[in-house]
Order: sequence, then structure tokens, then C-alpha cells
Amino acid sequence: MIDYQNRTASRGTASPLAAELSSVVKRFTNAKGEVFTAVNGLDLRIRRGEVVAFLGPNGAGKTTSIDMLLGLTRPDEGEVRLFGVSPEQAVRAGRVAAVLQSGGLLPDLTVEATVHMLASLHPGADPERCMARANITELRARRVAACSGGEQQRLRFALALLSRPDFLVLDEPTAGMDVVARRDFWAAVREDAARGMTVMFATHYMEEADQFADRVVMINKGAVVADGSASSIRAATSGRTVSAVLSPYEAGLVSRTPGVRSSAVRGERTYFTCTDSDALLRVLVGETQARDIEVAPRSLEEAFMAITENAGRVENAANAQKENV
Ligand SMILES: Nc1ncnc2c1ncn2[C@@H]1O[C@H](COP(=O)(O)OP(=O)(O)OP(=O)(O)O)[C@@H](O)[C@H]1O
Repeated sequence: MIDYQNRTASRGTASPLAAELSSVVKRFTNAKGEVFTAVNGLDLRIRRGEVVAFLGPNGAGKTTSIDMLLGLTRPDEGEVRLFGVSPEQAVRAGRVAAVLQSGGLLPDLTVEATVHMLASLHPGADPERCMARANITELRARRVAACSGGEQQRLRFALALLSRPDFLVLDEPTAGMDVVARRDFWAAVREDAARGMTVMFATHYMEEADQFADRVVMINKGAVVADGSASSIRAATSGRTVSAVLSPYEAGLVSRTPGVRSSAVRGERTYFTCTDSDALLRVLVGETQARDIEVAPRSLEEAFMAITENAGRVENAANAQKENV
């Protein structure tokens, strides 16, 4: 069994932070010479032992930020430190490892040969244990090319564990895994996290963030827009979802009730997001034939939509103000 905390202490740096991104900016230039800012002043501190979910819509800058954390690309401005040293130094020392979305595997090798070959680069690595942790022992004789996408992700996970990292960075690690594989994967990650390993993972599965992260960091357009526990983020975006079965005509009338922000039809139900669920309930019960009425707190997904939409509105308002000046 690995004792991450003692091992971390023996590796030196006393920084309580596993990762620190300070005012990080990354720009890309396209073929036409147009400059695009993918990461725009990102500030993020991750304490040792935290399990952090990194959320954001497509193109928000998650992968670019992760690439900078791993030293795969350098920021144009700002600074990235891992355990108080540069990402390159932390990676060289085997303190940080990653499961990325693609690449890094040789299709003609077997699973076992891949793990043993990489293990030879890490003194003290235990390839059999890492295969067991990633639940791929039974796949050992299979060629990588014959593994499914989810199985290849499990193989990448086993490889990431070889250096016994203090910090594991996962970019959409469960993409392509079925429900059982995802559950087993998170059980293995949580076990290592419980022993002190720091974990940061990007995901599009909100329920993974909700269930497995101590902390959720949401980014949009390359900057942090929310940071806290999943429940604190849900609470911060006040509002509830009220749903009921009612006719499209009545749903149209109800959606004009003050405080109703949006409505959507799924199956026979209409879902209203609103700031005043009591007022909406009075209208539904008193003025319509609605039945099977349900009131639910916002899901993390709804909070996420509200936060990213709101960030867009704030930015549009700021731009309009600039144009008017
Ligand atoms: N090498 C590059 N050259 C030009 N633009 C890039 C490059 N890499 C990323 N981008 C752009 O930067 C933005 C952020 O991309 P990034 O991959 O970091 O987003 P993401 O949050 O990981 O998105 P997704 O959820 O879709 O994976 C996107 O608009 C992307 O097109």
C-alpha cells in the first residue's frame, strides 16, 4: 500500500499546495494570424489531497489549462507551480501523472507489455498492482488496438499510477467507459485520494463531479466562474425546478408567471426553472389543470447552465457599455 502523505514529505517541498496557477494566460494564433485567448487570467490553487472537478462548456479552456499544468505547453503570461516547483520538474520527479483523452499508446503491444515497458522507466514501480488497480489484469494478453476506448482509458490509468504520483490529472478519464467501468474507476481513484493523492479531473459528466469531487471549479472562456463544493454551487444559483404534466396552452400561460426563467418540455412533463417556486405553485394549483407537480432543487447541471449563461450576459452587458462609451 502506498502512503502518499509520508512519501510526499520525504520528497521535500513543504508547500501545502499541489498546484498553483496565477494569472495564467494562453493565446493561440490561427492560420490567418488572428489571436485567440483560450485561457484568460486563470487563478487556481489546489491543496494537497483535494479531489477537484474541472468543468466548463466545450472550448472553455480545460484541456489547455491541463496541458499547462503538465508542462506540455507554456503560458504566455502568469505562472504555474506544482508542489512549489515548475511543472517540468514535477513531471520529471514522477510527482504528477496524467490520463489524457488520446495518444500515448502503441497499438501493436499487448496491455501487459505496455505496462511492463513503461514500468521499467520508473524504479520501484509495481506493474501488477497498477494493472489490478485499473482493473485490466484480465486484459493483459490483448493487443492495445483491440481494446475498446474505455479499456484504453483504463490502461492509461494503470500507466499513470506507475510513478506513484502525488498528483493525478485526468482529462475526461471515463469517456467511453460503461457504467460499471466508470463506477470501478472512481472507486479506485477515491481509494488513492483517501491516502492523500491529489486529483484533478475534467469531465462533462455532472454526476461524476457531484459524486466524486470535494470541490468543483467551473471555467468559462478561460477564467473561473464558480469555485466551491457541488452543494455550495447549487445553493449559490438560487432557484428551483418545478415540473408538472399540463397542456401546452397552459404551459405557455404559466411560463409568463413572474420569476419563471425558462421552460422546457421533456416527454409529457414541462420543467420550469424559477426564482419563486411558491408563486409558481400557486398558479399551477389555482389556475391550471396541472397534475403530478414536483419541486426539485437545482441539479449541478442546471447550476452550471445558469452560471455560464449568466457569465455570458455579464460579458455582453460589459461589451455594450464599452460600445456606448
Ligand atoms: N493549438 C491550438 N490552436 C488554436 N486554437 C486552439 C488550440 N488548442 C485549443 N485551441 C482553442 O482554445 C479553446 C480552448 O480549447 P480547450 O481544448 O482547452 O477547451 P476545453 O474546455 O478542453 O473544451 P472541450 O470540452 O471541448 O474538450 C478552443 O476554442 C480551442 O479551439
